[in-house]
Amino acid sequence: MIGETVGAAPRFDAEQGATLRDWLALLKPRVISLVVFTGVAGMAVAPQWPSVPLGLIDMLCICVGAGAAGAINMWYDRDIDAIMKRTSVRPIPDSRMEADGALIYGVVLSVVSVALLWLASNALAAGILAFSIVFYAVIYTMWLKRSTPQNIVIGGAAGAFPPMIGWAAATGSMGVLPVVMFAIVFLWTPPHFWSLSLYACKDYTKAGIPMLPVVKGARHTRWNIVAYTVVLMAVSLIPSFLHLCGAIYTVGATVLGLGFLWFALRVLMDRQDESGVSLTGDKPARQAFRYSLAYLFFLFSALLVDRVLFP
Ligand code: HEM
Ligand SMILES: CC(C)=CCC/C(C)=C/CC/C(C)=C/COP(=O)(O)OP(=O)(O)O
Repeated sequence: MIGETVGAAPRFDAEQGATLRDWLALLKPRVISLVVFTGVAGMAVAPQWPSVPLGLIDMLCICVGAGAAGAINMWYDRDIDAIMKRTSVRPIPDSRMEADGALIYGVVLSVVSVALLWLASNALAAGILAFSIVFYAVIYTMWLKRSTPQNIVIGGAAGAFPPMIGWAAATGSMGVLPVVMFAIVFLWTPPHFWSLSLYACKDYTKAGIPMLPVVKGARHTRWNIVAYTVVLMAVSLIPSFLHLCGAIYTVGATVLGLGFLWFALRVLMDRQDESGVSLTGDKPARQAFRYSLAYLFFLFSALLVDRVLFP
C-alpha cells in the first residue's frame, strides 16, 4: 500500500483524550448531510411514504450507516490522513483518539444501522445500505483509493446508493427513478471530487495516493471534469424524457446543468503553465467544487418539489 510506506502510524496521546465532537467528526457529518438528503429525496419521490416516525428512523439509519463507513475510512486511512494537511487534524492522526476505538465504533454503528433498517423497513433497503457501507469502507477505501486513478469513478457508486435506499425503505421494491438518481450521483461524483483534487493535488502527491491529477496531470483532469459534466447534464434529463417529472424539474435541471458546465469550462480555461498547473491558485476549481454541492442539493430539491408538490 502506497500510504503505508510513506507515513508513520499516529500514536494516541492519552492525555488529550477524545471529546464528543471527535466521535462526531469520525462520521464526516458535513459530507453525510448531503448524502442523507439524497436518501430522503429518494424516499420522498417514491409512490408511497412510510409513516413520519418510520421515515425518521430510515433517515437515521442512512445517516448512521454512511457515517459509520466514514469512521472505518478514517481508521484505515490514518497513515495518509496524517500526511495530508487537510486531514491531519482529524481525531486519529491528531492523536486524540485510539485507532482501534474508531474501528470498533465504525463496525458497531454499521451493524446497528443495517439491522435497525431491516427491522424498521425491509431487507432490500437494509441490503443496499450494507452493500454501500462495504463498498465505501472496503472496496473504495482499502482497495481502489490507493491503487487506481479511476478510484473515485468506481468508488463513487457507494455514495450514489442512498436514493435507492430511501426508495426501497418506502416501497420495499425498486423503480426506474431511484436508479436514474443513482446514475446522477454516480456521474456527479467525478466532477465534484476532481475539482477538489486539482487544488489538493500536492497533498495527494505527498501521501502517494494515485488521484487523477497526480497520475495523469491537471490538464487531463480538467478535460475529464468537462466530459463527465456533459454526460451528467444529459443523464439528469432522463426523468423528463421518461415523463417521471414535470416542467419544474426539467427547467431546474437544464439551468443547473448549464451552470455546472459553465463552471467546468472555467476550470478547463484556467490560466496555467505549460504542464497544466494553475496560475490562479485553482480559483475556478475551488468555485466548481462549491458549485457541485449546490448543484446536487438544488437538482434533487427541484425533483422533490416537482413530484411532491405537483404530482
Ligand atoms: C467516492 C466519492 C467521493 C469522494 C472521493 C469525495 C471526496 C470529498 C472530499 C475529499 C471532500 C473534502 C472533505 C473535507 O474537506 O473533509 C468532500 C467534501 C464534500 N463532499 Fe464529497 N466525495 C465523494 C462523494 C460524495 C457524495 C456522494 C456526496 C453527497 C451526496 C458528497 C458530499 C460532499 C459534501 C457535502 C462535502 C463538503 C463537506 C464540507 O463542507 O466540509 N461527496 N468530498
Ligand atoms: C450509505 C453510504 C455508506 C454512503 C457512503 C457515502 C459516502 C460517505 C461517500 C463518500 C464520501 C467521501 C467523503 C468520500 C471521500 O473519501 P476519501 O477517503 O477519499 O476522502 P478523505 O480524504 O476526506 O477521507
